[in-house]
Amino acid sequence: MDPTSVPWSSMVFGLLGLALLWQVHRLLVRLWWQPRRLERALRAQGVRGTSYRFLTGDLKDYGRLSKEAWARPLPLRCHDIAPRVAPFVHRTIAEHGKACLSWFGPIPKVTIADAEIAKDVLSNKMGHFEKLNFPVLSKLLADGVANYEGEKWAKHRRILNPAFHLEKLKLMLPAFSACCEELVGRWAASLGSDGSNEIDVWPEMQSLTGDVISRTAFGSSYLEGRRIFQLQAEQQELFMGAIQKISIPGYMSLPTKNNRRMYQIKNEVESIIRDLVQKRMQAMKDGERTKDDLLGILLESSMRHADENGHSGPGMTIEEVMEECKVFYFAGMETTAILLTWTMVVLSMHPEWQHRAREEVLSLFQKNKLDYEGLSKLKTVTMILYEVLRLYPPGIGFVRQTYKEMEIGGVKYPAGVMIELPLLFIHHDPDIWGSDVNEFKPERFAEGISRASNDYGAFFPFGWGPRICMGQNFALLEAKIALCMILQRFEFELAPSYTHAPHIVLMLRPMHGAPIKLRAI
Ligand code: HEM
Repeated sequence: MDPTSVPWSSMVFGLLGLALLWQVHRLLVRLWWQPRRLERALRAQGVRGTSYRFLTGDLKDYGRLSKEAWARPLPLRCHDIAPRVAPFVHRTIAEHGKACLSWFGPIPKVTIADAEIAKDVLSNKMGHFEKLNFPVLSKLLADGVANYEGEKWAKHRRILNPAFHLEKLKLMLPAFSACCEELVGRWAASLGSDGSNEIDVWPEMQSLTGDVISRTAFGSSYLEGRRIFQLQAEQQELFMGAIQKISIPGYMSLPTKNNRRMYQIKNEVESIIRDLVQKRMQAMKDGERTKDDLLGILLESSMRHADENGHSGPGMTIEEVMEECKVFYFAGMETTAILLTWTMVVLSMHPEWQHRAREEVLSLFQKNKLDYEGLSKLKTVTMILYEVLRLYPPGIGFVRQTYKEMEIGGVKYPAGVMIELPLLFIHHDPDIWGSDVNEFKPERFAEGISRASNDYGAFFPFGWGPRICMGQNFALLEAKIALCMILQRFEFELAPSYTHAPHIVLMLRPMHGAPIKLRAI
């Protein structure tokens, strides 16, 4: 044996050994030393909560409690939904108080169920509380303004703003109305000889909001828009299924049937949108007037931005416009469908409010006719929508993370802490809303949002601060039009098969759908 080869091989093994030790060291830091260090720092400041358990943290308890709670439906007319929807957070707050620590695997999560502090976190303009980034979600479903941070986010938000301006939304009224007309027309045609029918309104509302986005985003290219809606809806369902298995390392890159379908959908959606955007850009270059739809307004605003900022601030690229179009579907479809579904469920549970809402609609509009002036006078309907958004907010909370030390509510949060703002619990807090917190009482909003509780601004279903929902006017207009048309034509009550089981798949869905019995009036 050549004696010089011995030191070489020892060196290689030595280096490999060192690399291995380095990896083990890094893992231990991430999974053991860092969680312990952060836990000590938080506990030293009086934050109470669960203790860190290696690797999984509280994930097992979270899964077990959710499974138990989701197995039991709630009694009809019970609006005390937080313990069923989010049993782990409910237990942690009950045991450790309104600012409490738990563990998302090795990551410390502080839940802050205090409206003032929550709004301080959401108001932070410097981006010190970042949104969580889910790379797979942004790759497959939508990236764009809802996911970006910093300058890039600010630019997109400026360009998108004009598209959601109330004056522009007014111009989209015929598009909103056409979709709602189609829905109530379909329902009317389905009624039996006794003038009634049972319909699961949950998929119906998903289809309605998908239709509305397709028509308002792409105007006359509405059919392509509808195809995008179907694909995005399928993508969302596949994604929700896959997310349950995300703890399996590399699961999203495995060539499973579901994963292959998701990438196929992503490519098809992008190719349809690219085509639509390119055609519209060409038409604009040829001097055609911009359509009054979201895509047209967005492209016009992007060009204006480029003109005003020259080389220092070009408008959006085609890829970026495409992402924003996907955001319209992702952010605007399910949220508003959930609002409309819970509104129909709750109005079925409380026929006295259904009656009051219908009286108001009939007094403001001629039979089956709507106009913008009348919509802006709807007081009872608005109060009802707010109360539904309070009790059943489509997004039940916000999550942010610190990337550097931040002091908030007297606590210094080190970098690397998740901050959860549990909107659902703030909306159901008797200290804020009173002992009747779990009752459906739209009259609490009779003098506006700020007078509805003893804490000005404890109601924020659309978020707060710089990242507040861009589409809130859009969503409320859509919900009002749909509700008015339904109330004008039908009376409704819960079907005997209805089970009251609100639960979470990213958002607050009805677990077993929402079968409702309609009767023509
Ligand atoms: C009832 C219906 C809706 C609810 C409850 C809702 C709720 C929210 C909330 C809570 C946020 C902030 C999320 C955070 O800060 O982490 C948000 C953001 C957003 N929403 Fe909505 N939304 C609704 C409808 C819509 C519609 C119809 C659209 C558009 C068509 C839309 C577009 C957006 C966008 C683009 C953002 C991101 C804004 C940013 O990050 O700057 N939303 N929404």
